[in-house]
Amino acid sequence: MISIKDLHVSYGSEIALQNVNLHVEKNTTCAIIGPSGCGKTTLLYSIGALIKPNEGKVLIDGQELTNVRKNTGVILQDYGLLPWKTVWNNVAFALLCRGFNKDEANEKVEDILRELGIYEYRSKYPGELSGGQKQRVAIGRTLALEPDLLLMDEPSSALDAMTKEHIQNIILNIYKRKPITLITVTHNIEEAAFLGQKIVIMKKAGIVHIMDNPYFGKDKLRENIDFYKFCLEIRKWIHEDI
Ligand SMILES: Nc1ncnc2c1ncn2[C@@H]1O[C@H](COP(=O)(O)OP(=O)(O)OP(=O)(O)O)[C@@H](O)[C@H]1O
Repeated sequence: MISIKDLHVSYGSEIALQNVNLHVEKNTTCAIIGPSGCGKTTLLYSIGALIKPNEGKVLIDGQELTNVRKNTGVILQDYGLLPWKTVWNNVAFALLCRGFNKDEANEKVEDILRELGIYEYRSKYPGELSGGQKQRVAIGRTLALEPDLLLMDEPSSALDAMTKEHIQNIILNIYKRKPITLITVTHNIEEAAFLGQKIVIMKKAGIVHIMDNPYFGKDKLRENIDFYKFCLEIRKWIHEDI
C-alpha cells in the first residue's frame, strides 16, 4: 500500500504540493488528473523517490521511502529509450543491468516483446518506430523487471486517438493478467476513467476530490454510455471553481 502523509514540495518559491494526503491500496490502480501545472508529475516523482519532499512522507508497504526502490518501475513521457540500441537490446539492457544473465534476459525479452505485439520490431531502432511502438517498448522494458509498483506519466499523451486506446487496452490487459499497483498521471479524462480504479483530481498544489470508479475493468467500456457519464462527473470536478 502507498500512504502519502502531509506532503509538501516546493521548487524555490514555487509551491508544487501542499498538504497532500493519499492512500492507494496494494495491487489497485489510481489515475491522477488535473490541469497543467497543478503538481501531478511532482506527486508521481515523489512516489518514485525521484524528488525528495520538503515536508511529509511517502510510505510504501509501511516503509518510509528514502531512496529509489528496486521494485518501482517508471515510464516517463519521452519513453527514455536508448536510440543506439535495438528494441531487443533496449529491453535486454535493463535486465542485464539488474543482474540477469544473458540466457535469462533473452528468455524474458522474447516473452515480453511477444506479449506486447512488438516481437517483429525486435531488430529496429527507436528512431524507426511509431510513437505507439516506442511506448510499447518502454512499457516492455519496465515490465520485464517485474515491478510491484508502476508509475506512468502521461502514457499516451503523444499518441493519436486510436493508438491511445490501443496502449490503454494493453496497459489494462497487463494489469488484469497480473495486478500490480499502477499509478497513472494524465490530462485525459477518458484515460483516467479507463485506467483508474481510483481517480484523484488535483487543482493547484493539492488534491480536491477522490472518486472510486465503478466502471473500472468492465468489458466493452468504451461502448457503455454510463462510462461517458462518469467521465462527465470527473470533468465537473476538474472545472468546478474551488
Ligand atoms: N524543476 C522545477 N523548477 C521550478 N518549478 C518547477 C519545476 N518543476 C515543476 N515546477 C513547477 O511546479 C508546479 C507543478 O509542476 P508539475 O510538473 O508537477 O505539474 P503537472 O501537473 O505535472 O503539469 P503538466 O500537466 O503541465 O505536466 C508548476 O507550477 C511548475 O511550474
